[in-house]
Amino acid sequence: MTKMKLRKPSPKMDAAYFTAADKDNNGFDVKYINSDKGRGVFSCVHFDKGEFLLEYRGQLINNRECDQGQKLYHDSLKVFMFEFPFNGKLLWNKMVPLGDVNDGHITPNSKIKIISLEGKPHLCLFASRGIRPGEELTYNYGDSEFPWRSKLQVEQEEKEKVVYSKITKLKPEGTIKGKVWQACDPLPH
Ligand SMILES: C[S@@+](CC[C@H](N)C(=O)[O-])C[C@H]1O[C@@H](n2cnc3c(N)ncnc32)[C@H](O)[C@@H]1O
Repeated sequence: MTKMKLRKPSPKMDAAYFTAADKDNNGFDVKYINSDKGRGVFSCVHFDKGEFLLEYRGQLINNRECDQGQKLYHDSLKVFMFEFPFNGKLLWNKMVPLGDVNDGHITPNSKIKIISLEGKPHLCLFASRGIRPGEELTYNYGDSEFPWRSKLQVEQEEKEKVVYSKITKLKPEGTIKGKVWQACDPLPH
């Protein structure tokens, strides 16, 4: 008897299934990280590049409702409103579940795409590269100057300074394995 091979649904089909069913994909965990970052969403399984991860489900609101929300909500709730263009209009999604995905502007592992189903927009997150179990999901929030980004930049520059001073202290210019080594060369293994 010949065995029928079941084809894996495409990422778009997966997105359509979960959005229509109004439920979350399996394989995620929301965890507290630290007092700076708050919570984050972590993957418990492996995801391939391109796979559907989750939908930013929520309530679609217009500009006026968003303005009202900006006046009424506490700052900690405003960050859960996501602005996006759809059919020539600017809409906002007031996110409810899994709205905890943090910004990763340097090395994000996922990307938001707007999927239109029966004329309604759905904000869906897809893997932009392979994601390992235990990895935190991140996507690029956009070009704004978010306060945590400048802090991260300073930390990165500090780390680079330490590595450079370690290299220059460890190996002064000289000959290593017959090669004349300059302070700016990478260290031989
Ligand atoms: C939509 S919420 C994400 C979930 C949030 N971490 C929480 O615990 O509710 C966006 C907020 O998370 C924090 N955040 C997001 N990405 C961050 C990052 N890379 N570093 C530090 N804080 C971040 C900022 O406070 C931001 O306003």
